[in-house]
Order: sequence, then C-alpha cells, then structure tokens
Amino acid sequence: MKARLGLIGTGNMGGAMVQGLAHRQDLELHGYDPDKSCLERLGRECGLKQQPGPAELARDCDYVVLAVKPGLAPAVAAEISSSLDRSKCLISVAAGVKTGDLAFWSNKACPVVRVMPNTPALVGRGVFALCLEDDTLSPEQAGFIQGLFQDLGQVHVLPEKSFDAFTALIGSGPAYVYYFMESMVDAGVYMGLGRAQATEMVLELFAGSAHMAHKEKCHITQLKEMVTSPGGTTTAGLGALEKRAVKAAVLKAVQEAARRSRELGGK
Ligand SMILES: NC(=O)C1=CN([C@@H]2O[C@H](COP(=O)(O)OP(=O)(O)OC[C@H]3O[C@@H](n4cnc5c(N)ncnc54)[C@H](O)[C@@H]3O)[C@@H](O)[C@H]2O)C=CC1
Ligand SMILES: O=C(O)[C@@H]1CCC=N1
Repeated sequence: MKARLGLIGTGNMGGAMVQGLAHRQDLELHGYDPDKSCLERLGRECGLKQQPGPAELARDCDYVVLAVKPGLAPAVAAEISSSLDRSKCLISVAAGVKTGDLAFWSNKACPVVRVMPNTPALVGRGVFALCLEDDTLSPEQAGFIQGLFQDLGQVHVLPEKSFDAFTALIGSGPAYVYYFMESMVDAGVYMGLGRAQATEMVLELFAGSAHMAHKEKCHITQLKEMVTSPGGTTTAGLGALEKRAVKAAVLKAVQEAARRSRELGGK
C-alpha cells in the first residue's frame, strides 16, 4: 500500500518537496493551500491530490508536513490536532519552530519530527537536518522519514540544539550562494562582459569549483592556494576581499540568521 504524504502549504518549500518526490511510485501526495494556483499546477505536473482543508488532509494522510510560515504553525497545528493519531506523524519544516511547541499545539496527538530543508531539494540536491528526538516516533516512521529526505538530497540527523546553526548556514545558505553568484555576474558586466555570457560562465565556475572540492578531497584552503600565484592576479583580488572584511561579513550574516531563527522559536 502507498504511504500517504500530505503537505499543508505548497509554496516554495512545500512545492519543492512535491516536485522532488513526484517520481516516487510508493507515495500518494496530497496538498492543501489557500492559494489554488500552486495546488492546481502541482496537481497537473506532479499528480498532487488537492484536499479541501488542513483537517481533511491530516485525516487522510499518514505523514503530514507543515510547510506554512512559522507564524501560522500554532494555528494550523491546533486545527489538525483532532485529525491526528498515534499512527500518523507530523513533520514541520518551519524555521525556528521547536518540537516541544509543535507537540503542545497539536495536543500531543502524534509523534513530531522537525526538519530543516533548503531549496535545492527541488532538484534532488537539498541538504536536510532531521530532529528525530521524539521518543514516541516508531523505528518504522523514523526510517521512512529518513528515506524520504534522502530521496531529496543529503540528510543529517542532528540534535534540536543544533537547528538554529543549521538553519542559518544551510537553510538560508542558497540565498548567500546566489547573492555571491549575482555579485560575480555584476562584476563581469561591470568589466564589459555580456550578462548572459557572464551568467553562463559564473554558473559553471560555481559548479566546477564545487565538483573539484568534492573530487580532490583536500582542504578548501589548499584549493584556494592552488589558484593563488605569488604576486599574481588572484592574490590581488583576495587582498581586496580581506581589506573589506568579507569573511567577517559572512560570519556576521550567519550569526544574524541564527539569532532570527532563535527569535522565530520564541527564545
Ligand atoms: N524557502 C526556503 O528556502 C525555506 C523555507 N523553510 C520554511 O518553510 C516554510 C514555508 O516557507 P516558504 O515555502 O518559503 O513560504 P511560501 O510563502 O512560499 O509558502 C507558504 C505557503 O503557505 C500557504 N498558506 C498560507 N496560509 C495557509 C494555511 N492556513 N494553510 C495552508 N497553507 C497556507 C501560502 O499560500 C503559501 O503557498 C516556512 O516555515 C519556512 O520557515 C525552511 C527552509 C527553507
Ligand atoms: O528565510 C527563512 O526564514 C527560511 C528559513 C530558512 C530559509 N528560508
């Protein structure tokens, strides 16, 4: 029998999960979102079954993914609580929202799993943190959930205390990478390259550099040194980055994101 997985909220993250899991023959995907346009598109493209509301979705599904904005999590968890039971599992991807609060809002009706994803899940290359600390979670449920997210990318089982750090670094991470990519493309345009061609070059620069870092297995600093000839162009460029404290700015950015994650969780 197919496992029934329901997504409450099919925006950027919920939608990415639906698209990433659409190929799985052993899953029946359900969705609810007040925005009917994204539900209908996912119905057409991915075979998502539309549900009339969160409570109906929770009643009909074995695994219920809460993919709404963190501020909506208390109300939605409370709304579905009477449709949940011990055989089901509530999975939240909401930034900052803690398992203890989710269990409280949903009246401890079923086990709760906290997940922090990132958007490359859309193309099967997400990085996920899973908090599997709820002791009412069965080994079968834990195994199923790990398998689910392994299908969407790389999985790290982490204690909940590491979630603010993971959220700040990896959940928000794609935005930092795209910010840096955008800056590189703008620099190319500033130096007279065409935007389309500069974009193509920068995308391959990132893809090739990441691929090389995976393959070569040496320290990232060594890879940087391989590019940096004494008295050459790279050391001139890196010197300008150091002068503007870009690494310190990156550390600060991740710290600020972690602070916001704690704030969203009410800490
Ligand atoms: N976008 C990202 O990169 C990541 C997002 N997250 C988390 O995922 C969650 C969703 O974020 P996004 O997908 O980016 O937001 P989004 O705004 O793209 O999607 C949220 C969806 O929830 C729907 N919605 C609003 N009220 C609802 C209700 N009562 N019931 C069901 N659906 C409702 C909206 O129509 C919207 O489609 C957030 O809690 C966020 O913290 C976590 C990691 C990464
Ligand atoms: O910006 C946010 O709050 C969400 C959580 C991590 C990535 N996006």
